[in-house]
Amino acid sequence: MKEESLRTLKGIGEKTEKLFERAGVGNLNQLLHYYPRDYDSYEQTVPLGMVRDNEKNAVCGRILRQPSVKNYNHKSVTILQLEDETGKLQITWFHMPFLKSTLKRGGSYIFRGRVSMKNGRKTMEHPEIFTIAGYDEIQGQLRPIYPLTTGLTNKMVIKAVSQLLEERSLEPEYLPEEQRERLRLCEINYAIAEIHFPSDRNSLAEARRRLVFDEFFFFILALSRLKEKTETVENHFPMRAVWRTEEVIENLPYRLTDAQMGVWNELERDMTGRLLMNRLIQGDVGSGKTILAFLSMIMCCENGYQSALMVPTEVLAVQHYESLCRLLEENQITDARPVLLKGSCTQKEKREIYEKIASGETKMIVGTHALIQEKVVYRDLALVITDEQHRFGVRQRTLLTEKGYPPNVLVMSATPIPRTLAIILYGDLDISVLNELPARRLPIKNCVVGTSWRPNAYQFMEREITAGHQVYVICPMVEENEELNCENVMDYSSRLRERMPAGIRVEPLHGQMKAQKKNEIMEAFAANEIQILVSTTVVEVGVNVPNATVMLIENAERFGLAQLHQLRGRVGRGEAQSYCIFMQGDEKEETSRRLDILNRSNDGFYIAEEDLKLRGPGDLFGIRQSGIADFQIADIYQDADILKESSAAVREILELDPELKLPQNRLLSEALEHYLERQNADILL
Ligand SMILES: Nc1ncnc2c1ncn2[C@@H]1O[C@H](COP(=O)(O)OP(=O)(O)OP(=O)(O)O)[C@@H](O)[C@H]1O
Repeated sequence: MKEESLRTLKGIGEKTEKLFERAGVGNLNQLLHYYPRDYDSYEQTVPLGMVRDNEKNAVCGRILRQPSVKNYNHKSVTILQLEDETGKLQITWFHMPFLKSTLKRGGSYIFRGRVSMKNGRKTMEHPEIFTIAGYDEIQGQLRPIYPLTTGLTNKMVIKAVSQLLEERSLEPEYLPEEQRERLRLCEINYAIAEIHFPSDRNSLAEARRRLVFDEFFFFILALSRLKEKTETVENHFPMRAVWRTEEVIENLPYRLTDAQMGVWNELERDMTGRLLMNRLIQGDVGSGKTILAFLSMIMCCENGYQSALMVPTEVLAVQHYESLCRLLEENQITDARPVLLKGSCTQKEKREIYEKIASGETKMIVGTHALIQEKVVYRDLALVITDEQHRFGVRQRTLLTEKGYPPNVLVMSATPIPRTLAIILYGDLDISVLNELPARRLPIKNCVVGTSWRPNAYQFMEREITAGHQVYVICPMVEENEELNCENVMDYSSRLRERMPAGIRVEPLHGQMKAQKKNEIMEAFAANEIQILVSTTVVEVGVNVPNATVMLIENAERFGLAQLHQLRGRVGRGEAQSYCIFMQGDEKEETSRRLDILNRSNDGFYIAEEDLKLRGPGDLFGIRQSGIADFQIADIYQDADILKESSAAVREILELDPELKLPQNRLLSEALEHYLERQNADILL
């Protein structure tokens, strides 16, 4: 079943298949592991007089009058008045005029949706509709809510998954029975079925525990094998420490922090050593990791070797390439001839770059995943630098070095995790920590505010722009989505453009734009031709525009704290005072408490710890906090205990059967293969 197409399911044609593909679901196996991001419980109905504002309510009532349909701003709105003995409620839908004839006057129905005050009147917007009997059937159930992309609805996913679970035989149980029982883990097929459609909260918790265990288990299993393969590999690129790097450090407009100096010494020692370097630099946002990457590249170049810096997005590739070129120019290093290789280069450009790489003319290559395509043949590639989510596995290393020796590897991470966990998760890497921020930085000033404060925020933004600075605004969505009540980049940027004086240029940025367009916008922002960038979280990783001093995050409740911390790290990168405004779109006490953690501290480690304390182990489906590896359901902070259990279980199995050749581990070995395939085959092995 693993690779079977979604089209083998009833009701999925070419169009729907494409929608699923955009959400990363390309075959049945991926669908099976497309877990809900949350659950909805169909609660008891409440009397109309008792509906709660800003929350989802299920209400049962009689329709007073035939619904009316009106047109506002090209939107058709269907309006309905509902009543029961305790009160009345207005209900509205957009773009659903047909409801006028479906919902009959005098009929009783159940409506379920969010209630808020609109023009002084309690209004339920865009609710689901049920007959009384229909609601009876599902009341009390936990219904999955899947992560969606534009066009893909929750109903579509539910339909596809339930068909799949009903009709196909699933996975064989691969964990040895004895181990499973000892660890009190439920059976795998039960876990998969229950994670999609839980019978109740207990079985959901049980299912989740098993799947979290498995995610960690396979990750660590793959890692352990990788470790064996790379731990003692000889370094075929003998290097000397060079004076050029000392000069570059001297010429920097700032002094390296002691932490940066310490890590730089470690890197020098590694690269001049007998064994291959495999090192992780862990440093909070803005701690200055990039310069260490550049220094390492310069050291390789001076020793006559190539180095490659691989980053997750084109925007970042362009940014790094430009600052690398600047650094080389300032220091008159002319023999490096760096190139920028990105997916959006034309064929001709790519060919020229490939030639420069293959001939050894260029010594420094910056790019996205295009760097590891088979067509790229390197010449003495001695160092590869990447981020934690795109760590190199053996297969990737082989791809990189088809005609050479394996390179030194340097991994950069801004995820703050305690050392005990880091040792498990980065088992194959030596770890360096940058635990100090550059000295002249002023701590970012934060505030958590409600949406009524928005006009003040805009005034403040204007003031900062007048003083020559720039602003990021972050929205959770790209376009309007009527099911989700939150801000989107497209509408927001048009509104803001109207609101701001003519001299202030406002532009949107999001992941669905063409790479070329994204680069243009980022470049214009970096050059202060754009003053306000309204963006999704695409700016989250690594973007560096030190002149930006304000970040306004809309619907801050929709992001994990670690993610918010990463986002906030885009400001406070220069010497000017910076500010971060967390705009809370709901009025929940719990959200305020979470956001207050960010308000109090700018320290990634502290934030991760406090967040965990606040959420506690009972919170099964909080927003996932870390982007480490590709954990779909597991959260390294919250599930730290399971992580340790998985690690111990792997150790136990491998001690007895390091190659997974014993009959009791046959299914496990196969499952490991599938895991690697699912992870795109190249994350680790
Ligand atoms: N020692 C230092 N003193 C002053 N400024 C520094 C120092 N080191 C780096 N910087 C500057 O700080 C800014 C942030 O550095 P850098 O981009 O390397 O951060 P980072 O660690 O990669 O952070 P992130 O994970 O957020 O991308 C850059 O503008 C850089 O030039």
